[in-house]
Amino acid sequence: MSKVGVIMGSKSDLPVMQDAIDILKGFDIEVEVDIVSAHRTPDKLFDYGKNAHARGIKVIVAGAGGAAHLPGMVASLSPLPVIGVPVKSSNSIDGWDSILSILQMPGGVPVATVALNGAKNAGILAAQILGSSDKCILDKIQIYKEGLKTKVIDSAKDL
Ligand SMILES: Nc1c(C(=O)O)ncn1[C@@H]1O[C@H](COP(=O)(O)O)[C@@H](O)[C@H]1O
Repeated sequence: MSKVGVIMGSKSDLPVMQDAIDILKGFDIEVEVDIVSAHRTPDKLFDYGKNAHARGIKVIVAGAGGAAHLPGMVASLSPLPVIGVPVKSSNSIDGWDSILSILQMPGGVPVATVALNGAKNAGILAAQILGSSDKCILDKIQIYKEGLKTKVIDSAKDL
């Protein structure tokens, strides 16, 4: 079964990253969650980046705040697509430090960066990547999108 790896630089990122975990589980996608820090656990980062694909992980969602090197470093080590979530951590410069660290990757090492604290969209994007080769997941995404549409149409009924 296809898995998504959700990693974050610190447990303090979990309240934000939980949105990615929840939406993926809502699509019945297996999620492997871990704390990996380029700064604090560099050996673990190297091991994770080099071996995640061999464990059946197909997409990595990586969230970090501040000087957020985790998503870019894991993208440098792994052949898998990496989706970066800039996290607005408590001592951040309004989140811009994290956004720019993740967004401004050099050519050849992409990180698909979502909005600040945009873990839910990161989870949906990871599901869509899996869905491009898995009809069962694709069907669930179509149902999810139909639900979004219905909500907007219904919300306009009692204006
Ligand atoms: N940006 C990174 C990395 C990294 O990129 O390797 N490791 C931890 N951190 C970030 O530091 C912030 C504060 O962490 P603590 O709350 O543990 O002090 C978190 O948002 C984390 O993602």
